[in-house]
Amino acid sequence: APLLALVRRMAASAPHALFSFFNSATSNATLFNATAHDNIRVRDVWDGAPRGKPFTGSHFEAIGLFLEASPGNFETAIREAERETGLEIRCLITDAFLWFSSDMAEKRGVPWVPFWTAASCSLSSHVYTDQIVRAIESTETAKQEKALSFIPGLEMATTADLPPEIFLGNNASPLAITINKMVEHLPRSTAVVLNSFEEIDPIITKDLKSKFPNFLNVGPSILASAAPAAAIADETGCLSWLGSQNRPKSVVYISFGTVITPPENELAALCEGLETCRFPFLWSIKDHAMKSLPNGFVDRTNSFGKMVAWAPQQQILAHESVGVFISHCGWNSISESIASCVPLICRPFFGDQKLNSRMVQDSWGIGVRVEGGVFTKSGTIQCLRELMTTEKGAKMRENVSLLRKKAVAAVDSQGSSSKNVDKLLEIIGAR
Ligand SMILES: O=c1ccn([C@@H]2O[C@H](COP(=O)(O)OP(=O)(O)O[C@H]3O[C@H](CO)[C@@H](O)[C@H](O)[C@H]3O)[C@@H](O)[C@H]2O)c(=O)[nH]1
Repeated sequence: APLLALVRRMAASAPHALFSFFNSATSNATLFNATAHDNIRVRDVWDGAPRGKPFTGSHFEAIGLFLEASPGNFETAIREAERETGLEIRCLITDAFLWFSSDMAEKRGVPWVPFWTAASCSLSSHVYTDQIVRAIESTETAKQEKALSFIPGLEMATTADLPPEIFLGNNASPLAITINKMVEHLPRSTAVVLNSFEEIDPIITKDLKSKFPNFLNVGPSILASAAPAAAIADETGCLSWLGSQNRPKSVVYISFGTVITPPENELAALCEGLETCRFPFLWSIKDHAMKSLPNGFVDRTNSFGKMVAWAPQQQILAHESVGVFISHCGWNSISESIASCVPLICRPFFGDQKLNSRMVQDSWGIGVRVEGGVFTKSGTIQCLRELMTTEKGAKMRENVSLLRKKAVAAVDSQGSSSKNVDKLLEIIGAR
């Protein structure tokens, strides 16, 4: 979605250029129900799953199959697009994880522009992988936590905040291999583009600008959309439920993104915390997780809680009734929380999420991590009360409002992110 948001902005600014959006058919089907531009063509790429029967595996299995099918699936789709239009591809802007597209671009003699869908802090941690590995090797035991004091802007973080995928062991997962290949290929890019804004991490930005000739923050896409937000039907009744709440900033919104479900013991602890505090809550919870909730929880919390399998998150966060977001700290969720001035309670799981939560708490001051890193009844209660009822919570709310102001300024016509989009258009020859 953030990559498509960028393509939409570029397509609107460069109406004479043709943008082809290559993506799996399933993902395209969810993205392209809204307004398209005349100069964006939607192209389906095989996702690697066995054809002819519905795929029932996990997200990680899906990633593995997709990577096995790549780059052949992209090559086929690109050739097809070139044949149909009679035009040659002039630039490849790809998710940074698709490191093999740097070879595809090189073969065609066109620029490769990797797009990092997460924050600059996690990209920086990947760029510094070698130094991190050396720092860990210099500690007495590999398990010892080491401060990342040698990475500009990440001084408050430690190796415990990093995903294990950074370190390539003998049994490296497809995700670990992908990340490491990406790091290896990034220096061959013409520009590195991020769905973030310079002002959120000025020190990291300055450092990465010194490493990449064109390091371009162009987000946050949620505040920079070229198309007006489409009205939504509120099929699940979330917005009307929020509307029926009497007090502003009184509701706890809970979501762990598209991939994660917390383990059963943590779901139970979260439920106990919610039941004890009795703040109204709205929970986007996957169907299979509902089965793991404590007996009777739904009935006991009916009068102040609402649970749905999928929620219109952006509109929910933007609703005046929402006071706090319990999140896994995916970058899109954090951006959306900042865009709506909602402070966060963080329970990160994998990938960039721990480092993001470190920044939320210790750099940006817009939320807290749950005590000990996992949900317990007492830890959940403590965080909820702190954010909803104390001065400290009010300060986090103030901080997130200030950060939002900077984000809004960045996507303003003269802001840093807008200027970076112009620069990107020049680089790819669309201006
Ligand atoms: O009920 C729901 C649940 C989620 N969302 C949306 O789904 C997206 C979730 O994105 P994100 O918060 O980034 O979480 P993940 O889906 O888990 O994202 C993956 O990709 C991100 C980078 O793009 C990383 O930062 C994360 O760690 C990684 O898990 C957001 O736009 C939400 O608004 C909804 O609209 N409704």
